[in-house]
Amino acid sequence: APSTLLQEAEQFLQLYAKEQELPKAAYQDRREEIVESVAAQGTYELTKAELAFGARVAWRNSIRCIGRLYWKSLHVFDARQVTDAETAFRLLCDHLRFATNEGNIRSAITIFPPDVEGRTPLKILNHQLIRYAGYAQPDGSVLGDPASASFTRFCESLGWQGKGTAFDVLPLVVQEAGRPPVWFEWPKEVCLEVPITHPDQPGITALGLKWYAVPVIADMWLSIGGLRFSAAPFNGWYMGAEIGARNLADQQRYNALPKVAEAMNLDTSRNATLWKDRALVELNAAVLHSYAQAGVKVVDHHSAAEQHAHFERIEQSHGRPVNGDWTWLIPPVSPATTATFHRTYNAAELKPNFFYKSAAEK
Ligand code: HEM
Ligand SMILES: N=C(Nc1cccc(CNC[C@@H]2CCCN2)c1)c1cccs1
Repeated sequence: APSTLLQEAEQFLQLYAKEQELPKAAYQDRREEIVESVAAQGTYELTKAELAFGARVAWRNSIRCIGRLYWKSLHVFDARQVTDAETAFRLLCDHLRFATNEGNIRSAITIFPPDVEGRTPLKILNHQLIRYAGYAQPDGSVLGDPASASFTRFCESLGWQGKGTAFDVLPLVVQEAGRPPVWFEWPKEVCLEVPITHPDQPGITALGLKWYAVPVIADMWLSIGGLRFSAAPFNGWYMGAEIGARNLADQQRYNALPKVAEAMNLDTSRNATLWKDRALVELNAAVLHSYAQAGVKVVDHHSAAEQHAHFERIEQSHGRPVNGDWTWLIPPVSPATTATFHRTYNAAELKPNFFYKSAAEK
């Protein structure tokens, strides 16, 4: 049965008190405070320490995430007093500057006010803060990222106009409760990008591919202690395979493999030449090479899996269950050559955590 706000609040306080070793008296006092607030106002406010702990544990509980080893080092920006679009834009520019850190990427989250009686004070409508536009063409093809085609049309309906290249960065779109959505163009200096080059295949460099440095997920909601933070964008750094094996490789994304194969003079007449596999590996090598050249932090899928194995050992040593979603923890390149492939995981969903929004909640 769904638990009440008070039940979730008490459960979270017990987790917080245990892991942060809160003295019994402090726990009792805080519990009393929460009970009175929920009784009087139907909600309560997390302390800054509870908010930060909750966001970090939400990451630790994200069973599809291979990067969880660093869950304690998440930087938490408390924007719970911010309800206007302009201030939100300014703070999100600050978040991007802090996270980018000239390539030495730092994991961070900015947490805007929680929902009140089912209403979100400030909404972010982007999937990711930085993402490329997709322009549907008359012949049915898409110039840019096909995954962004509908959001691009939405931005254009608000009056935004892109340059029309395959790598136009979309604007931030935010919406104050009860008001129309507004868009903001990101200043260039908060949008670090990486040109994709290959160390010894000039044909791949000649394709003129690129990708952005910092992935910031903006369309999931954060659950802490029964509270719902619908706007809580978070960033880490990329695992190279996300870019090289999905974003640039998927047929329904940039579909670069045939072009990479041609650049490598591969025999693409038959599957059995494994031309797609050879092109895939070289594209992923190019991504890792390019990010290293640009001094932008990225992790290869082998190292990421080893880091997750280290995370698993630490969790076990603390007597915590190691939950995971195997289908997402294995990388899309050479999965069976990485550590996560050769073990099983319990796909339990604990709270605090991050969740998808339904279509209605977007
Ligand atoms: C620090 C470096 C990080 C790396 C390398 C990393 C890596 C990944 C990768 C590769 C995925 C699968 C994404 C996909 O296949 O589309 C993922 C999923 C996820 N990560 Fe991480 N991550 C990192 C940090 C973070 C942080 C800071 C958070 C939140 C505070 C986070 C929360 C999540 C969540 C919620 C998912 C599942 C998303 C979904 O279900 O669509 N990760 N991560
Ligand atoms: N490296 C990252 N990758 C990542 C993490 C969570 C979610 C996503 C986007 N996943 C959605 C896509 C689209 C379908 C399958 N994957 C990427 C991070 C993004 C934000 C923090 S870490």
